[in-house]
Amino acid sequence: MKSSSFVVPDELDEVERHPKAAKAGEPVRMHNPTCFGCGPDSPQGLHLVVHAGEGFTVDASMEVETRMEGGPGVIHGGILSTAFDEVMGTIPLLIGPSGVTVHLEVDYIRPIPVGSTLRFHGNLLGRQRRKIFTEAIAHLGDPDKPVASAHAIFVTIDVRKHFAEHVDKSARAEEYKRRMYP
Ligand SMILES: CCCCCCCC/C=C\CCCCCCCC(=O)SCCNC(=O)CCNC(=O)[C@H](O)C(C)(C)COP(=O)(O)OP(=O)(O)OC[C@H]1O[C@@H](n2cnc3c(N)ncnc32)[C@H](O)[C@@H]1OP(=O)(O)O
Repeated sequence: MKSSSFVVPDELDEVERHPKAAKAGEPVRMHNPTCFGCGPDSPQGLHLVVHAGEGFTVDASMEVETRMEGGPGVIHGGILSTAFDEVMGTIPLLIGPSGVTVHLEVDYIRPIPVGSTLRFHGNLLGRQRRKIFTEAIAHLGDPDKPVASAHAIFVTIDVRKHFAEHVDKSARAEEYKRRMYP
């Protein structure tokens, strides 16, 4: 899809699907039950379930609820970008390492009405060192007529180091401190 500024480098590393990654049709493992994007225990969250597809792809769908309204009768652009972040954020898990978003861009193509079912399809564009380049589209039933598209870069992290300073503020601080920093 057309993007205003996103460039994938020519020199990319080889990638392989991780042997323990979700298989096609399976949900990608949840990373945090209180995550705003996918956590079932996030009270206001999007509760997205992302499924692995063939190759390095993922799929998800989301009911566009009244609480997500931005302009009258249509989804808020920030909610859509959150959903894209979550969907594309699962792609690094297909090749192994956890990654955090360093860059996210969204092209809004058509207004997306409240009450619709939005479908997402995400795809790996490549990996270069710690950077993982991804893209996704959102559509209302016909993947050939996307209503939005997105591109993102995730950078792989050492999960324990990355969250060490912040884990105290988690809704599940005690559990994470026990599991991650025994
Ligand atoms: C037991 C359970 C535990 C659970 C834990 C789960 C973990 C998650 C797992 C699964 C997720 C599933 C779905 C989630 C979806 C949502 C994800 C989000 O919303 S994440 C929140 C927002 N993002 C941040 O808060 C990052 C903030 N940024 C940083 O912390 C740093 O920038 C960091 C650590 C990512 C990188 O910093 P450096 O110091 O380690 O490394 P440097 O050298 O700066 O960057 C590495 C490479 O990346 C490039 N880079 C960095 N920023 C870039 C940018 N904005 N654009 C392009 N390239 C960039 C650099 O040029 C460098 O590239 P070269 O290898 O040298 O080529």
